[in-house]
Amino acid sequence: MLLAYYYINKRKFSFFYYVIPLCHDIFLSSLSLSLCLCLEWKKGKVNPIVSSLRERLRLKPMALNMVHDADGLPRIILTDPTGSSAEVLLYGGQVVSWKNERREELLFMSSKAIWKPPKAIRGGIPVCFPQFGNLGSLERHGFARNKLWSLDNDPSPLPPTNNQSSVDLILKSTEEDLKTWPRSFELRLRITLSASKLTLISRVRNTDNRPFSFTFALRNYLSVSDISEVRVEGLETLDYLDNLMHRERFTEQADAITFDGEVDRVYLSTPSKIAIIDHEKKRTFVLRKDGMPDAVMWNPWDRKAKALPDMGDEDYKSMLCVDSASIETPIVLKPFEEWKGYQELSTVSSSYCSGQLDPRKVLYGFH
Ligand SMILES: O=P(O)(O)OC[C@H]1O[C@H](O)[C@H](O)[C@@H](O)[C@@H]1O
Repeated sequence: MLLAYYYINKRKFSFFYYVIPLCHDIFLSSLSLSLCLCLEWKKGKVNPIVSSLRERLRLKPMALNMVHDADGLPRIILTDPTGSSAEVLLYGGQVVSWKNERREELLFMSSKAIWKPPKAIRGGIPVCFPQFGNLGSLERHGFARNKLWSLDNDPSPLPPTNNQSSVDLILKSTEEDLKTWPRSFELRLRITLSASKLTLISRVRNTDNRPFSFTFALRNYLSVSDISEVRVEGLETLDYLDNLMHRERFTEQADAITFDGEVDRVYLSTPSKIAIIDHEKKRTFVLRKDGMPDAVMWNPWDRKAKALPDMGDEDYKSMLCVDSASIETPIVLKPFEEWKGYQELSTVSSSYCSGQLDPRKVLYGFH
């Protein structure tokens, strides 16, 4: 068309003779194209074209890496470009492994863990919902850790994720749950792995027509080199309920918490950051949390470990549970309300064995 105008008008190749007619032609062509599309749409023919275009343009979600254990439990493997990884079971919605970029396991897993439903798996990060411990009529720590969760295809209002280092899970109340806990709910968990960090966003939505309340905990079984070499910072001067003393309330007197026997405490209204310093490994876990004001500390020590059928006699030496929890004040949800709890676990290397780590640096962010 450009050439035709040029030849027809030869030397009069000017704005009036060339550009205006060209624009006019483009305008007419677009108008007729839109008209055609409109007519086709009326006949119901455009939708497939548009949808196939949309299909082509849409970013395809990356397939989740899901495998099946020898016991048949579906397991999702999360990977991060740094080389760190995490493994999550649909059973219990439970993280069962978290390895750093050097492939070192950071979570404890009992040498005698029972990998068969309906037993809870002793290790990783079990979800305690809708009841923590024996604070109610349900089985200890509630039923969420003994149920088969599903992949959550609609995590809104959280934006969808499109990578292999994140997964969204959901547990909805079943007829069976309603018999023991007659409240309709949706429990969601987003697990995200990034360089030396594991983030868990928990959400509970009330899908019932009346309010309900619940207690909640993410039980973090941390792997430590030797429990007697571990020190926890960030809980000093706080009040705690001692489960070994009929939930009596005490105030923490120690500068930092160290371990030489069984411990089972609920620290109340804790700061959002807690440091778990492993002297021997020269590694510090940093637990950051929001929406879960309490923190549970649990180690069964030798006598109770021996009594637990799913725990090796010596296992207590290499573990410490420090949980993000909401226990003292149960969470109350009105119909359609949603509660959200955030937890981030990360590790930093420390040189405490040489007496040089200032835990306050870890706690107050100078790292
Ligand atoms: O054996 P589990 O059901 O996993 O519970 C392990 C422990 O968790 C809590 O901290 C309870 O206070 C303890 O009484 C219980 O022994």
